[in-house]
Amino acid sequence: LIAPATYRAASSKATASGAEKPHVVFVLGGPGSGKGTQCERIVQEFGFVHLSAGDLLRAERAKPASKNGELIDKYIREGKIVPVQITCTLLAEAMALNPTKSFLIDGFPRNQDNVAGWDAVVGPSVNLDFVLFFDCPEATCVQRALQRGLTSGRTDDNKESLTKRFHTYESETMPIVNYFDRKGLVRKIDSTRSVDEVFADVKKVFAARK
Ligand SMILES: Nc1ncnc2c1ncn2[C@@H]1O[C@H](COP(=O)(O)OP(=O)(O)OP(=O)(O)O)[C@@H](O)[C@H]1O
Ligand SMILES: O=c1ccn([C@@H]2O[C@H](COP(=O)(O)O)[C@@H](O)[C@H]2O)c(=O)[nH]1
Ligand SMILES: [Mg+2]
Repeated sequence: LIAPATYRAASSKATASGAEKPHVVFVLGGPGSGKGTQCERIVQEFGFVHLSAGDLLRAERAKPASKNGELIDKYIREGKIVPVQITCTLLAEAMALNPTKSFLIDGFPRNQDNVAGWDAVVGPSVNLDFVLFFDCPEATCVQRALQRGLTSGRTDDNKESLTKRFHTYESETMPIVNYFDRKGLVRKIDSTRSVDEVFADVKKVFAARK
C-alpha cells in the first residue's frame, strides 16, 4: 500500500519537526443522516479538512483510467462496502496533501474490515479524538436522500439502493459505532432536527475538545 506509506512518511516528517500527530474525528450515521451537511459547517467553524470517503470513491470511479472504477460503481449501487485497501489508499493520499492538518473522516470506517485496515496502516500516525455519530431513523434518512436524489445525480439515491444501504448500515456499521461506544469515543447527536439545531449540539461537542 503505497499511499498509506506515503502518508505515514509525510506525517512522521511533520511530527519529527515538532508538530503534533494530526487529529482525526470519524463521522458516522445512516445514509442521508446529514454527515456531509454538518461537516461543511464544522470546517467553517473549526478549520478541519473534510474527507468524505464516499466522495473520494465517486471521484476515483469517475477517472477513466482507474483500475477500480467498475468495482466501485458496482459496490456503490449495491450499497456494499468497498474493500478497505481501496478506500484507505484514497484517504491516505488525500491526507498526505495536508500532513499537519486535522481531519473529519466522513462515512468511514463502515465495517470491521475498514477498522482493521485503518488500524494497520494509518491509525498509528494520528490521534483519534472521537466519533461523531448522527442518530437518525431510516424513514427520515431515506426521505432526505430521495429528495437529494432529485438533483444529486448519485446512482445510489434511489429507493432500491437506499434499502440496501440502510441494511448494510444496520448490519455492518452499527456494530462499529457500538465498538467505539464501548471505548467511550462516541458523541451521539439526534440529527432528526433542523440543520441549525443539529449544529448547535455539534458545536458543543467540538468546544469540549481539549
Ligand atoms: N438536519 C437536516 N434537516 C433536513 N434536511 C437535511 C438535514 N441535514 C441534511 N439534510 C439534507 O438531507 C440530504 C442528505 O444530507 P447529507 O448529504 O448531509 O447526508 P449524508 O449523511 O452525508 O448522506 P450520505 O451518507 O448519503 O452521503 C441533503 O439533501 C441535505 O441537504
Ligand atoms: O468508506 C466507505 C465509504 C463509502 N463507501 C461506498 O460509497 C457509498 C456512498 O457513501 P456515502 O458515505 O453515502 O457518500 C456507500 O454506500 C458505499 O457503497 C464505501 O464502500 N466505503
Ligand atoms: Mg455524505
